[in-house]
Amino acid sequence: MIEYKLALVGFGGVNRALAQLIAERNEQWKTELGFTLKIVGVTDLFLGSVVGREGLDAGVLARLPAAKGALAQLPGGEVTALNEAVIKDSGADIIVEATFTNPVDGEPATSFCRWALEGGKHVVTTNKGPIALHGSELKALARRNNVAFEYEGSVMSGTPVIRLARQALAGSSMVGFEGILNGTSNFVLTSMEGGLGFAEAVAKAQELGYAEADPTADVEGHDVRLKVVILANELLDARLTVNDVTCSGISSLSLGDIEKARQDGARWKLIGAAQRHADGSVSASVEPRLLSNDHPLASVCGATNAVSFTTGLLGAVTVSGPGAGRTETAFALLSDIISIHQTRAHNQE
Ligand SMILES: NC(=O)c1ccc[n+]([C@@H]2O[C@H](COP(=O)([O-])OP(=O)(O)OC[C@H]3O[C@@H](n4cnc5c(N)ncnc54)[C@H](O)[C@@H]3O)[C@@H](O)[C@H]2O)c1
Ligand SMILES: N[C@@H](CCO)C(=O)O
Repeated sequence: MIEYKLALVGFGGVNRALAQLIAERNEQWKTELGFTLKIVGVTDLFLGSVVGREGLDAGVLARLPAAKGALAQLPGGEVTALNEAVIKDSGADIIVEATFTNPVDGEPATSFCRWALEGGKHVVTTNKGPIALHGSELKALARRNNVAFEYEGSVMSGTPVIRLARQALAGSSMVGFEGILNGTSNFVLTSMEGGLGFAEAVAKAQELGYAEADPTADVEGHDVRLKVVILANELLDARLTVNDVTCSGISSLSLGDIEKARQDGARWKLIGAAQRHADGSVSASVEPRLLSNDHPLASVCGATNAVSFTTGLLGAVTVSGPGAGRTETAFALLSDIISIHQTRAHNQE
């Protein structure tokens, strides 16, 4: 039986949910997926770090109190986050990177990915910074070291979008996309339609694990801008940087604006979009748009996201599903590990 050894870098909502899934489902995965997962290291800025080469108890990790230095309670644990040692020396095959998204320079997560890839370890990540800001460098580094760099959860959480579009829509002559790509802001807009104030709705999204560490990134559109860059570069063969994407968020929308839209048979949605033009150039934007109720994206509510791809051969192809959430995003990490496993099996045929 194949067993992959994981080191978890960042142990917040998403990686803790992954530990919980491993605790509950490892036996089932043995028959269903043909592999099991063993956690050999965890490191987190707030919780400290621990290495257990023989395997750490995933259930114990999932139940760990959210207290400063809590990983030091475990045998071999430390109060400090020994990130470099855990990434390089815990004996992991796969580094599971889920630290804060830094929308400015992608650090320190980009360095964590570099250390792992240079050391011949696969990387799976839900962090948008390294891909949007340093994607081509990291992909090249992965290729040179013959390892995988997978990031399905960076766009629309556990809903399959990147791999689905890259594989199943290859050859469809994709020329653009538009979508609701941020769970927090869509949750806030839906909550405001129900009469909740902006600040209360943001606080609820934080409580539910949807929001970024700094929710300004969600409501001002910066998170969607990173996702637009990731999708455009991946699927439209664009070479966009964040500065190429015009960006405005939803913070200026009042309860009055939302009520007025309702009376007019419309809804405000934060839309991320990109379009390839006849001369080959790609333009992209993030902005609140007033959609009439019969628009396909108008009925997408709460933390649900949706993206509609414009293709030459099929017309519009729309994918909808969870856009945020701890377990939903942990599932994306599992899907990346399954992809690594399938590539390994394919290479051995
Ligand atoms: N929660 C979601 O719905 C969701 C969905 C898709 C993508 N993401 C992305 O996944 C990542 C993790 O999300 P989350 O909800 O678990 O966030 P979180 O804030 O709950 O957890 C992040 C953890 O990373 C740790 N951390 C931060 N900087 C670190 C560093 N330098 N070294 C070690 N640890 C560090 C923090 O202490 C924290 O415990 C983020 O990049 C987020 O943008 C989250
Ligand atoms: N904060 C992000 C997480 C998913 O990337 C959102 O709300 O969509």
